[in-house]
Amino acid sequence: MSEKNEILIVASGDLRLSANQSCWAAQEEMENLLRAAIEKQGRTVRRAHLYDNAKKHGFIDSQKMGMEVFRGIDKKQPLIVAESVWQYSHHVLAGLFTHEGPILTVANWSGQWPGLVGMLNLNGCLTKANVKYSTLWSEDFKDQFFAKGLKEWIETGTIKHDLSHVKSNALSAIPAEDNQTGRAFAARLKSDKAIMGVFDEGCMGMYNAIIPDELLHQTGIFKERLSQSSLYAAMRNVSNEDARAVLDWLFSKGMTFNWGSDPETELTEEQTLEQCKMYIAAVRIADEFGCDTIGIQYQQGLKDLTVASDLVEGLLNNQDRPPVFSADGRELYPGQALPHFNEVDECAGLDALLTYHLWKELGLPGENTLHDIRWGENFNIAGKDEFVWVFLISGAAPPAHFIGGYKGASSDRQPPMYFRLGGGTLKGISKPGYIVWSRVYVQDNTLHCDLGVGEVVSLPEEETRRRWEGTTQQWPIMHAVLKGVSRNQLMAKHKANHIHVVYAVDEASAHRACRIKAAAMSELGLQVHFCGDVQF
Ligand SMILES: C[C@H](O)[C@@H](O)[C@@H](O)C(=O)CO
Repeated sequence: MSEKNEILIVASGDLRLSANQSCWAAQEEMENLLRAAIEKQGRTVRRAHLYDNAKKHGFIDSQKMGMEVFRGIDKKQPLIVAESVWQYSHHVLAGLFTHEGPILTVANWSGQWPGLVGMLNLNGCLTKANVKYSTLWSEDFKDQFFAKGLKEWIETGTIKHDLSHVKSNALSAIPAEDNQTGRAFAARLKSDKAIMGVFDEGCMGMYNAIIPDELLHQTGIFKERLSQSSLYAAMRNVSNEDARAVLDWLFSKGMTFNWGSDPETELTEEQTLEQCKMYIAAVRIADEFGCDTIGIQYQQGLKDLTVASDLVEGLLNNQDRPPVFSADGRELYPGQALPHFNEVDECAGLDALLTYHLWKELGLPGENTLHDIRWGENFNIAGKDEFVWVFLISGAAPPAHFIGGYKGASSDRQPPMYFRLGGGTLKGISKPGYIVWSRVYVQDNTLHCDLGVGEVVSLPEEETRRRWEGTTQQWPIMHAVLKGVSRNQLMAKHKANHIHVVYAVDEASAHRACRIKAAAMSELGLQVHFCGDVQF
């Protein structure tokens, strides 16, 4: 029987034992702070599942375990999902789906592990699943913002955040010419139709990243369901010479590969060459099926067979990339990027495809990518305190985004706790400039898109290093300032772990392109929400 005063805590984790073990200490520390904060407000706390001595961690590490845990829970009790690590949302989604008491998702404001990323993914999943929840985050669980939010949740079962930065009905205010440009482009896309190649749908429990076919079809995009087994088979048909030619091309562009000799912990030349084979195989399959965009899941399945897909993904997203030829000698997608959506995040795939072609039509650089919303802190820029986000993705961004392009790009071994078989990243520091940011998501069984304007800033070398050391230094980084959107506003509104970014050429072109992109998204049938300062 549950006590009247009691709040339950559950913690969803990774599927990979190594990740759960490495991250457990941070989770324990966070839960202790959270527990103290709750007790301070006169409530008691009980973990709904215990530390497992054999596994050496206390996370829910599968859907099966999650269902088991929730079978033992009083459905009406208030429940907190506490996250300080990257987690697979489907571990707890089933239980939360039928939970009747108030639900709160909480993450610690730390970059050490992707806990904020994990919580944002869960929020996106709960939103898509139409499960009511509230959400909070804190650096030390003693701050005013957190204490106030927690009190509100305990007393009322819900939290109202400040969303005054969101303008959901502003499309009618944009200039007629921008509206016309965006709509004409999207009408063509919709009528011509496009193919989204999905190499094994559903990555790491990211239910939010799957667009139901019925919704996607209305945009003119149709899925081609591809298998990572075919990708692996096709890799075996790529010759060593062809793989070597890709690597030579990258060397000729000045890219660095941080190779060592121990494949268990270091990147090796063999791993990179295998990635070059994957790059060629992916382009050949995309061509065979006529794909306009592709996504490779990698996690589940491919991770047990071969090296990471990240180098491949970053190259595909870059217009200037190593040429790939078909068996009969045709160059495939010559002079073009083949937009790739990391972790088969189909919401990002839709965005990537639309943005790449729209930007080209507008005469702007089309390379775009998603990043994780990993963390962030204030930094003084030209005498002004700005909140600078750490946008970081687990392996690849297009070299066109980096300071120095390919010369500024390097490949580091993926961390062994996530990527046992290694493979390198495509890493660099994103160049300063204006960007349009966005996120497509599913809410109320409808496609939505949040979008706004941002600026990538240049930080001193030691600050970049500090931010990398405080997160994952093998991964590409972007120092982003979002215009007119505070840290808490983004966290409260965002419905995904990922955020999409594309450069404009200056501030005015970023605002114009943002308006046109909104009109295009609207023409495809998405509900558009301008966030922050977008000039009309
Ligand atoms: C390696 C990790 O699992 C990452 O894939 C994770 O942090 C993400 O990037 C989630 O978007």
